[in-house]
Amino acid sequence: MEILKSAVPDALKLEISNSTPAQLPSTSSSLLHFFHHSPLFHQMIKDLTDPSVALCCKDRSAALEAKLKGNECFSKGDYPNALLFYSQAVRLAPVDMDDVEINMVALLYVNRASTLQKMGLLLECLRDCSRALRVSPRYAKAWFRRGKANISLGKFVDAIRDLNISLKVEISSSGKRQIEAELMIALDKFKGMGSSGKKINENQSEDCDEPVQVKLQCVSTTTKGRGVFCVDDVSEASLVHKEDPYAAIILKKYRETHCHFCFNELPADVISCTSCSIPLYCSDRCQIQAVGRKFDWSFKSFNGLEGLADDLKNYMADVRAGTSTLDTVHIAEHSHECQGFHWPLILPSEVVLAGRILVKVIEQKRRTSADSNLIEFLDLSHNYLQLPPESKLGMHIYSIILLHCLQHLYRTELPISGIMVSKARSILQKFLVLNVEVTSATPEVKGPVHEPGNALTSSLEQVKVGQAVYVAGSFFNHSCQPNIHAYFLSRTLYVQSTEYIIAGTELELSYGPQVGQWDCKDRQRLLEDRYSFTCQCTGCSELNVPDLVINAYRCTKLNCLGVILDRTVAGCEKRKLKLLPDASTVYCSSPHKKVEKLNDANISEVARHVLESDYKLEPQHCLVCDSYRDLEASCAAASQADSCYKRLQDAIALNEVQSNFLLDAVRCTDLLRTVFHPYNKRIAEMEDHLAQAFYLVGELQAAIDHCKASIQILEKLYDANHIAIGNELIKLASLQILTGNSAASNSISRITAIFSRYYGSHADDIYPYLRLLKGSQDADKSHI
Ligand SMILES: C[S@@+](CC[C@H](N)C(=O)[O-])C[C@H]1O[C@@H](n2cnc3c(N)ncnc32)[C@H](O)[C@@H]1O
Repeated sequence: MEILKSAVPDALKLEISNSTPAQLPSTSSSLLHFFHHSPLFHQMIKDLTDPSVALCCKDRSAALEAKLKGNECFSKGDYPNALLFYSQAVRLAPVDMDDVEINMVALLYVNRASTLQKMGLLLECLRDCSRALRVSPRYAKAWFRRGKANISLGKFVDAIRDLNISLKVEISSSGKRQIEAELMIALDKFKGMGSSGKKINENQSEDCDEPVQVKLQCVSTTTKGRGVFCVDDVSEASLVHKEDPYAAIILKKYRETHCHFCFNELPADVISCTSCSIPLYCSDRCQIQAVGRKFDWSFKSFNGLEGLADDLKNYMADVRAGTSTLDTVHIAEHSHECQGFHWPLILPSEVVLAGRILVKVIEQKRRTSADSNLIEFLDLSHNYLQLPPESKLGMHIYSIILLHCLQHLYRTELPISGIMVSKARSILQKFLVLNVEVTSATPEVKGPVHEPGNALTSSLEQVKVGQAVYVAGSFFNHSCQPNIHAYFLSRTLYVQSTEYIIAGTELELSYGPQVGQWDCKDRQRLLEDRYSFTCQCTGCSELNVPDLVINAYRCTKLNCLGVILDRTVAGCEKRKLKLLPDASTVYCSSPHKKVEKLNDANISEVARHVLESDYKLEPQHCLVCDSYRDLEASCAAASQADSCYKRLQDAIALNEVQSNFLLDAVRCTDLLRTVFHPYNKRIAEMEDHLAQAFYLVGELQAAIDHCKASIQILEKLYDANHIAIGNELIKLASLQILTGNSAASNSISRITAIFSRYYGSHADDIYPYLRLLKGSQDADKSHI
């Protein structure tokens, strides 16, 4: 990419850097014309699309080598490594590869099934046997292994069927004897215990969500383009929207640990792409949705199975079909990327994602023969002018590469012209704005709630596993004071209301940090850098307490709660005041709200002048009593406290907190209190760290006190039911449980309410730690 970039003539680079949305087709045409005469460009496209130079194709000899290593480990009883090698071999073996007359993939699945059985992973073993049978339905060993797994699972009826089929297809007499012996065991157990008759679901559990009942509409706003509004009142904690992505992609970091389709963690019986050796999937269903069916699994005939009862034939068909049939017509997500250099390895994720969108548009058009207007629908040229010049050139180049790669598949359906390139570029740019980071559930927390490494010292944050584009979800605008919350289960987007929303109000979620988390200027900078827009939300255009106090200094007058701001923050807040006269045009739907906010008792507590004295807002002066503070001297004291704070953080990370450190840290916090406003975020952070440190040295009551002090400040920065408070309460509840403090139950009830406000009925699935907390509360109750 860098080589291609540097090959572009300077004049053309300049033209592209200065281009406006209207000039896009012409700048795209010029670059296209230049690349068409560049051998470097043609070589790059060849590398990306020519299967003969593929980096990622299946590899027979490597598969065989991995299989031998797997066998070696298995015979030594090293099952974890055997599992690793067999999985590697499955990944590398072409579907049509045979090994001594048996399909190699089927054989590897059976070998892995034996390993999984040895490891006690019976459902995984069962799934691998079924996979082997999909490839080789007459594979006696696969039926036999399946029968054994079903015996262990207590599914004797199925076990007897598996073993009967195995007996029918086995040709060697020693093999038949072994099957007969196992069949006897199954029959005996069946007679002795009967069958539960319950069918084991080898695949993932079905989705049984509450339906979304909130009516939404897309309306144009004066400041933020289109937005989503609710038609009726919405109560707090309602599911307002649910959507699967139009296209999604896993982040590079998680390629070996998470499913490339659903983003869930990979199980022990991981499967891979049937055409290339790169993507991994957690289930047959995900594999089919990503790759499609690459070979025919249907029964050709039952030749050689004469005499097999009809119910066994039906059973065979059921086992092979599994639950892998999809109920809806789907478009395979990754199938076009298996040629040449595997695209997701070479191209940036955003470009691959744009490719997936384009493929879906073309495929949908093919199926419905309707004109899809998704590209127009996604157009976001109004942000183009704000893009840095470098990004404009990069996007032009990637759009051209992408279209040429896709043209190998779609030929005339994808004509390449300046206009087409500019549309592809608009999709690429859209991602800068729409990229929704998909999160996967936090790892299961094991052990009692109070164990180190749980709530107090480890993060309960979810991890970002992928990026996705949601068509309807893309219309939600941003607010630093959001009224809805978006979360993900697997790759499905859920949007939940976090407060009561009056009919006709815009539903806004937060793309980045919120009021209370970061100050106004940092929030705005992040949104500008990452999403190229200047935030116009209420948090950035109206005075609010958190923005006034988050970085504020303390008034020098005893007992005065007024804030003292530095020049930068004061400048930011002044800009908000300048917006005031226009407020009624910006928020015309609720002008009364503005008046209410200005009379807010909390604001007058910290900044009375702003409200009462012609919006006076002087830096270095208390906004309530006008007392002066020398901020240079205050900053020096604060930076002294900072180094102490840093040492404490390091000691916590290494779990090497010493008492003298702690004493220093407490002194520093006291010093900070004399400099900063009592609601300043830094004091809350310091209190939180002190809580962790006291916990680590076993002084639990002190830990509780500091945790509470931190929560008290956070309650000034956020509303009392904000998720940030929920996270702190989890720490407090853990400490309270540990000390047998009965207040734990109150904390847990509050946590439950807060988390269900944000995550609805999915809270416990996303944060398994909550289940542990509630469990300990129930255990306490039963004790009483
Ligand atoms: C995901 S889109 C939301 C839908 C968009 N308004 C539209 O008409 O397509 C994000 C874009 O909406 C606009 N936007 C969203 N939130 C905004 C905010 N708080 N202030 C200003 N513009 C905003 C920006 O142009 C941003 O790039």
